[in-house]
This record gives sequence, structure tokens and C-alpha cells, in this order.
Amino acid sequence: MRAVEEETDHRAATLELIEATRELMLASATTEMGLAELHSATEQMRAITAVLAQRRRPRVLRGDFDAPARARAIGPEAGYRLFPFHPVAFPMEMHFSESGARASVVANALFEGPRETVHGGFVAHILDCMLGTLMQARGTLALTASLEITYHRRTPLDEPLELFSRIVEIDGRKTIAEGWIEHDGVRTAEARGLFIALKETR
Ligand SMILES: CCCCCCCC(=O)SCCNC(=O)CCNC(=O)[C@H](O)C(C)(C)COP(=O)(O)OP(=O)(O)OC[C@H]1O[C@@H](n2cnc3c(N)ncnc32)[C@H](O)[C@@H]1OP(=O)(O)O
Repeated sequence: MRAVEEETDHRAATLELIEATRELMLASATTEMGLAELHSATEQMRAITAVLAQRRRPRVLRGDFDAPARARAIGPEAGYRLFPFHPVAFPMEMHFSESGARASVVANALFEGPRETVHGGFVAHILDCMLGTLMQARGTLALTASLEITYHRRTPLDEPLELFSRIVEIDGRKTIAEGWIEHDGVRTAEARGLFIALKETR
């Protein structure tokens, strides 16, 4: 019991650290402070990195594989946070229904490609996550074999975006899923993916 509490505290503290890291990345990338402040901030950041690097694991912590399926079993009111321990992954919380998934996000300046527009690679990342995690929520360990993205119009930064995904067709180990991004009720991008269930268990 005590170990579980300690683990829970440690997990919560790690999540807070990752959230602070995201805030730091955005502040670093957009700061307009002067030369002296930049040098000072860099020195402080390197000192923090040195502290954290004293004990480290080779890979980023992973969420529990079954967590999306548990959220889906509860219903759309339950949220599942993707890559909670990964400061570079796009931060999003998915909600599952029987047949699909949705999420509400805002992409900040870190995700800019063309001016004022979400980079196409991040659009693909977001949609692959929406499709792949829906597969995971349905209890299937599957990988993306192909992913076709159609960019209809620019996906804007700093604006509310609605994300959707659903299963189109299941044929043995092959599942076709589709997803899309909406801004102001208009689709900016769509994805169609082929997922192959792995033969081996995880
Ligand atoms: C922890 C969970 C994380 C989930 C994350 C999901 C999102 C991701 O980021 S996935 C990462 C990116 N994707 C990858 O790295 C996948 C790399 N590719 C692979 O590992 C393999 O090619 C893989 C697993 C997709 C398929 O390989 P394998 O299991 O050997 O399948 P294989 O037996 O060749 O093919 C099975 C069927 O799928 C078909 N198929 C396989 N790949 C394709 C393809 N790209 N296009 C069309 N059909 C295909 C085959 O033709 C075959 O069809 P049929 O049964 O009718 O003959």
C-alpha cells in the first residue's frame, strides 16, 4: 500500500515536471528578454538539466496499454491523456464512445509550420494518435501500415480544434480507420489509415 502511494506521488510529481517543461519550451521559444536575461536563464536551465540527469532511464515513461480501454469502458466522460510523460508529444486528452473518439485541443506556437498554421507533420501526428489510440482503446495492439492525410485548408494555431476518429472497416487483422480535424465546424484535414493487428502479444 505504501509503495503504491509513493508511486502515485512520484507519478503526479513527474506529470507536473513534464507540464512545467512544456511551459518552459514555449516560453524559451517565444521570449523577447534581453541578452543578460537569456544568458542567465540558459545557465539556470543547464543547472536543472544537470540535476535531473544524475539518475535517468533510457526511455520516456509509457502509459499503461490498457488505460484507453478502461476509459472507453467508462464512457465519453472519462478522459485519457496521451503520452502524459512526453513533453514533445502533442498534448491531448481523448474521450471514447462505443464507435469512435474525440478530443478538443489548441495548438500553440511550438507546432507552427507555415505562418499561423499547424505544421503538416504535426497534423499527421495528431491524426495518427487519434486513429492508433482508438485501436488501442478497442483492445487491439496494432501498428499503422499506411496513413493518408488530406490537407483541405490550414489548421490554425491558438484556436480551438475538434478532433475525431472512427473505425470504418475490420477485416481479420486489418482495420481501416478515419479521422479528421475541425475548426469552427469546418474540416481542415482528414486521415485514412490502415492498421494491422500484431500477431504477437505485447
Ligand atoms: C503501444 C501501442 C502503440 C500504437 C501506435 C499506433 C500508431 C503508430 O505510431 S504505429 C508506428 C508506425 N508504424 C510502424 O512502425 C509499422 C511498421 N510496419 C510493420 O511493422 C509491418 O509492416 C506491419 C506490422 C504493419 C505489418 O506486418 P505483418 O504483421 O508482417 O503483416 P503481413 O502479414 O505482412 O500483412 C498482413 C496483411 O496486411 C496487409 N498489409 C500489410 N502492410 C500493408 C500496407 N502498408 N498496405 C496495404 N496492406 C498491407 C498485407 O497485404 C496482409 O494482407 P492479407 O492478410 O490480405 O494478405
